[in-house]
Amino acid sequence: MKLAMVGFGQAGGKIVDKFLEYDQKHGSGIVRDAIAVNTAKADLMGLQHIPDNDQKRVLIGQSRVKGHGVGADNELGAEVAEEDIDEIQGAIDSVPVHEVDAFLIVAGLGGGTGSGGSPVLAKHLQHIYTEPVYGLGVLPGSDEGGIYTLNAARSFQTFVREVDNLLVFDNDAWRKTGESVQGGYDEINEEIVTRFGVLFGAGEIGQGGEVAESVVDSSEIINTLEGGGVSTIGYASETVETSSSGGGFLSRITGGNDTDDLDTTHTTNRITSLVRKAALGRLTLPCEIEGSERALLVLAGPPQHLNRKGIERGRKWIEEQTGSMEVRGGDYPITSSGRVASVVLLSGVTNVPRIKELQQVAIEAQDNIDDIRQESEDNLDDLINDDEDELESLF
Ligand SMILES: Nc1nc2c(ncn2[C@@H]2O[C@H](COP(=O)(O)OP(=O)(O)OP(=O)(O)O)[C@@H](O)[C@H]2O)c(=O)[nH]1
Repeated sequence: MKLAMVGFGQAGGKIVDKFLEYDQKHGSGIVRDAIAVNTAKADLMGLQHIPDNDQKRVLIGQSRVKGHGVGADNELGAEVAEEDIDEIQGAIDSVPVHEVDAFLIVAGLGGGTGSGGSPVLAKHLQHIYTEPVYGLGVLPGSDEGGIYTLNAARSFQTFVREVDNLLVFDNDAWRKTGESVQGGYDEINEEIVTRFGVLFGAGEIGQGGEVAESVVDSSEIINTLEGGGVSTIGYASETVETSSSGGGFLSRITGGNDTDDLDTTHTTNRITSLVRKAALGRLTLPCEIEGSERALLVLAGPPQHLNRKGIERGRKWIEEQTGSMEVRGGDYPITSSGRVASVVLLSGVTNVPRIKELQQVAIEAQDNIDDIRQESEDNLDDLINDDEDELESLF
């Protein structure tokens, strides 16, 4: 599946940069074009793979914030995006939109620029283009503080409304203790691009790729995401023997040539176990999978390690677990890979305790901010005015 990616804000830019790196490394061809938009000049300068020119790195809000970012004020982020939407559109004009299957806007929802700007851009793109517009929204860690949570809760609500589907990644679920923030983000970003890379890469097979038993087409990804709402992704992988000479691992250790059946059983069992691990393990947004509206299962890896039976069983198992009758499945053969990976996209999830918790903390933060603002206005009033109001201000 070919995407036009827009990284909005620092996190968005870094993740899109990482997608380009992934694409170059794996030759997956999913990033047809990439643009970074930011209010902070330094963040744009720190990117490595997005071409360094005004068409691909767009600095907005210069008259308002002079290239220094919006300082986690997402209302300002939204205003600036609206004011400078023509500059962003100028960059989008350089994208060969007729060659892309969809737009993907990537942003951290806890800050100001990406959090406020992404929903504005999504609305704009929906208005102009017929291609689907997806969001990849990153939720902040719960230790980042009230203002980030409040930003994320407000942006999440708006972003979901403006995109065709919001794919969510929760930093909180992926936080590792004892790591520097930067080192932690590098690893997390790696996790993000691996999951989304396998998913979107699946729909890109065909140009010089392997002939799959039941290949996943980009239309299957689009149909799974169609209908809107929120999505999450599960992933699990296992190293496999890559030798393609005759039988597989089992036939070698048993020394026989007539163990094809055993091999098939082994391959099938591995696939079903990987599907369970992916769906029941850590999701990009942890949630209850029961009640998911639609799902897509992708099995990636060397073709001799993929089989229709395993995928069919995995697909049926997801149907049982989610209660959905709209579960698609297919394979993504990658001859050179030393791993078999299972990606489960769950679309239209609604039982997400993390979002309810985020909203609760956000409401508390909002009330607290209002109280403190009111209190400090009263206190300042007390400080600058004399008790009897005998003094008069100058003008
Ligand atoms: N996964 C991931 N999350 C990040 C990364 N950098 C920041 N974040 C998250 O994204 C949120 C928003 O941060 P930024 O992207 O820096 O904010 P911004 O959109 O540039 O907005 P301002 O800096 O306020 O102008 C943070 O609260 C973090 O939760 C990153 O490299 N990877």
